[in-house]
Amino acid sequence: MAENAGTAAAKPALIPPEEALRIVLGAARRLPPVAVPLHDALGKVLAEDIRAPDPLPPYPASVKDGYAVVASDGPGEYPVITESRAGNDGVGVIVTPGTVAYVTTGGPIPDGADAVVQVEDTELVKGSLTDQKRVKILVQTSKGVDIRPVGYDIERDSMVLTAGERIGPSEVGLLATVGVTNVKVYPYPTVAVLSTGDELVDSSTKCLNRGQIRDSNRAMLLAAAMQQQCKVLDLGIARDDEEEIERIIQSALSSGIDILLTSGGVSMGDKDFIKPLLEKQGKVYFNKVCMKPGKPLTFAEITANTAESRTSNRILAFGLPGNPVSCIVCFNLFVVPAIRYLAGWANPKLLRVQARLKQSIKTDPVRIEYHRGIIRWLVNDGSGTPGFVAESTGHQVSSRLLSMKSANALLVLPATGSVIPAGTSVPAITISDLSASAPSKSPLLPDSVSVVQVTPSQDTVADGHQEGAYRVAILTVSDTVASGAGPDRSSNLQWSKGCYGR
Ligand SMILES: Nc1nc2c(c(=O)[nH]1)N[C@H]1C(S)=C(S)[C@@H](COP(=O)(O)OP(=O)(O)OC[C@H]3O[C@@H](n4cnc5c(N)ncnc54)[C@H](O)[C@@H]3O)O[C@H]1N2
Ligand code: MOO
Repeated sequence: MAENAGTAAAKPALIPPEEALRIVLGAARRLPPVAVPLHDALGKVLAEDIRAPDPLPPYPASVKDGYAVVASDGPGEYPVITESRAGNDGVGVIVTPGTVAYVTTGGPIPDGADAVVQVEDTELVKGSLTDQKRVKILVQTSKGVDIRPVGYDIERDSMVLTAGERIGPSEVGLLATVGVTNVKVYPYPTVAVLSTGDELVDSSTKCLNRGQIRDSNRAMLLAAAMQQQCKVLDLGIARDDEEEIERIIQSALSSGIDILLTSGGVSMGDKDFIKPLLEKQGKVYFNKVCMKPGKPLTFAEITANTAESRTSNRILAFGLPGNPVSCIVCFNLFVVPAIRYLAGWANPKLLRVQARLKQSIKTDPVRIEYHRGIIRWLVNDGSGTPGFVAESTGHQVSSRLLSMKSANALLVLPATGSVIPAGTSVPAITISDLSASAPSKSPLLPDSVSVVQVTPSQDTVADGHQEGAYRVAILTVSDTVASGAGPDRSSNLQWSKGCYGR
């Protein structure tokens, strides 16, 4: 069939994939920052600098359970004049030479004391339990030992986090420590997903009629976008009908989305309407990429007015190929970096490593191939040194979604048309958590090589995640917090399953 007029004719054909990624990232703009409660900040990029309003510890604190002493007193027997565990304990009591105070780890050091002797280096004097306790200090200590002075961990007004840093669990802890309960972050984009094709039926369809297949791309893309922390909008399946597709796309564009993903209808068929429709709505940057799979990938930028706020929204639109593998490979290589860029990531590109091929692979003579593989870190990658070894996922036709199963990397194979011998080191673009890769069914290399595999307990955890939610109970054990004398800086967060969405 003739290609739709006004698309390929006006654009350079088959641009290199690196050029395509450069164009996508060049068109992307950071989303405006929003303030979110701390429990929604995980995984997002900070859009403001955070300083500590007070020092930590805010008072000189004991490093050990033991006795606060005057160091120059030295070993000997002393009366225990107070006990300082938390909060206001020991306030107003002064440890004068010849006296000591009992302290617990993190407890405030009473005035006058200048060192702590750990309980292991002391002996409680028998019979002293009922009236005033007495203790034998068995070692000589010196000034400052086992005391964290004010601001030892965090100085007042120091910068604890800077704009652009990504918030993980430790950063959440730091924010809680400095009392930030609402934080400015870049939100993740809202992604709309539309499947197109007369042959498609919903995945719930039990019996397929002739010419029908179940729609896999929509479920896959929605899951992939959610995995990237995006909010998603399911646009369903559109028939191969120009007006129907246009109507659905129009209404999606005005609903405040940031990214539009369509699958199918971008190649050379007489009912491949996506390219001309995107052309009509906005600016098409490219409509063919010299890559395998994913050749007909189309990328456009659309400015749309949102129905509610009547403000205009810049939308990145990706016409993904219908073949399921081409679809998800393009999502990984182009949509994931775009999502990350919009969400404020400083480096939105996927991690690249080098990996040695386990088997020889024949390359395509024209297009760079993104060969689906499983990479594993071995103590000997075949060259006598540690490194990644890459195993192919098998037959690579772009309709065979099984070639994506368990794949954690896309092996970048040059377009030479020749055979790359086993053992050759090639670039591998990582597309999932490497620690989650399944153990190899066959040994990758001879017996002398040990394979890093997940333990059974890690397997259980991975399975549990797929099943759904874990319920995690968090209990803070602290007299200070319980008595209301200090804030709970660690565990008053309520995390919910998934943490999807903004
Ligand atoms: N004459 C040419 N034909 C094709 C070319 C070409 O250059 N010249 N390119 C081929 C390449 S490469 C690809 S990739 C595909 C892409 O085609 P489309 O994006 O137009 O996709 P469709 O034709 O609609 O479907 C292709 C294939 O994928 C199946 N499909 C589509 N949507 C889904 C879905 N949601 N879930 C599951 N499977 C889906 C569909 O049934 C087809 O089998 O074009 C080649 N052709
Ligand atoms: O470019 Mo297509 O994605 O090879 O099947």
